[in-house]
Amino acid sequence: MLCGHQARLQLALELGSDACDLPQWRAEPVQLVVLPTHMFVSNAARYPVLRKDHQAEIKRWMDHAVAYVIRQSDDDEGVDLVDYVRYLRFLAGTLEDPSAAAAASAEYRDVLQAPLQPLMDHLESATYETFEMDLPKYDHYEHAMLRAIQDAPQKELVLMVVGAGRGPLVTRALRAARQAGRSVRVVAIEKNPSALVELQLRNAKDWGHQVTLIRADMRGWVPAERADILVSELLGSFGDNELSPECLDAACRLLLAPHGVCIPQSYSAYVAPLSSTLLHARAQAYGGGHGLETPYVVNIHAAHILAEPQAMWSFSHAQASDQLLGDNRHNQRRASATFGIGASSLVHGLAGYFDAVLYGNVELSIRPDTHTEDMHSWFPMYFPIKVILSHASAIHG
Ligand SMILES: C[S@@+](CC[C@H](N)C(=O)[O-])C[C@H]1O[C@@H](n2cnc3c(N)ncnc32)[C@H](O)[C@@H]1O
Repeated sequence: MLCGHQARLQLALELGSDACDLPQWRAEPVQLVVLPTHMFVSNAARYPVLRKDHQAEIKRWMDHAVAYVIRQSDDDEGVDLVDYVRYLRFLAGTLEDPSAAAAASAEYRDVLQAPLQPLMDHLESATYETFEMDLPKYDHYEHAMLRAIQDAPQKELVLMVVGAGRGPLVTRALRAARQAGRSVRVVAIEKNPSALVELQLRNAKDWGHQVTLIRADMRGWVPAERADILVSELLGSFGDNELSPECLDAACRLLLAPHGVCIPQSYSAYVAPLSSTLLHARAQAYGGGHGLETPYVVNIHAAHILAEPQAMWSFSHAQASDQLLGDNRHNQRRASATFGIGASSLVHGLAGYFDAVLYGNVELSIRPDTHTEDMHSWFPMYFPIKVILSHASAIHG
């Protein structure tokens, strides 16, 4: 604080015998963790080892890019420090391998990214490729589509994928239809010309020309026949910060039959106060002086989430499509929440999350407490605040 959160200032943290769980320090730019030899106890073979709670804390630090210093305590003159180093190496060897999703996301830890703008920009092939690696997400979509197809009373169904990209949801829609043993006509709508070329290739190669491909803006195309099931993946990290709900509203109005089902059916946004000197300093350095006035998509790591996330607002696409208003006023939202946090915590902004009901009880979530296992398409959002709050006992989000 005194140094104005200088990005070049880094910390050495010396642990004491009492130190057990120090999440607030993982929100600080700690580079060195100092372990005095008196923290160690001797095992049966008289080698230095750590208590279970200290082991757990050191393992937590091992998931952060810090170096270790073993400091010889006054009473430990003459001990062989190599034994301590060997023990730390042994501890590092007992760490569990990260899941495939965590390993894939590791390089994005604490990297601030501007949210995608898939309406204004045409996404690149590499971006679609990254989306397509998230198999758990598409598994959930397939499950939701299967349930919706099974529940639909019509003999023949029209299923539209809006914003189809290079077609992962189309593949899953065809699989769900096959699995349900139902006759489903699949229509894919995409505005990006390069993605459409990929869709054409896949239609010829993998889908046996079964799919009707439409190059159009979903907000303006009027179909001859409306969809019984409308499927999209237009959510941002905070739910409504990319294409939903506006693009989807228009698609529901124009493309969905009055009895039709929209997947996702609804989604909600959540926030939690966060402490992170690193993220705040990075945001400040971003965007020519206005870096603290914009949200970022971040794989948040060097941060301390100070309270449970609380719900802010929801959007639902479950109502009959012709009841939707023609303008955007119905999408305005305001919310307020009170968080009780420790008096000594610094608040550097809010972490944002979302969850979504795809269909029935098939849901997706990036909330830390309910996160869909191994899904890595969406990192949380970081909303920096200009003035860091200190000595706060409660804040309003
Ligand atoms: C987040 S990507 C999802 C792509 C694909 N469903 C997937 O899972 O890989 C959203 C897609 O919607 C398309 N899109 C955005 N706005 C659109 C609009 N108004 N009409 C049609 N497509 C749109 C984008 O070009 C992009 O391909």
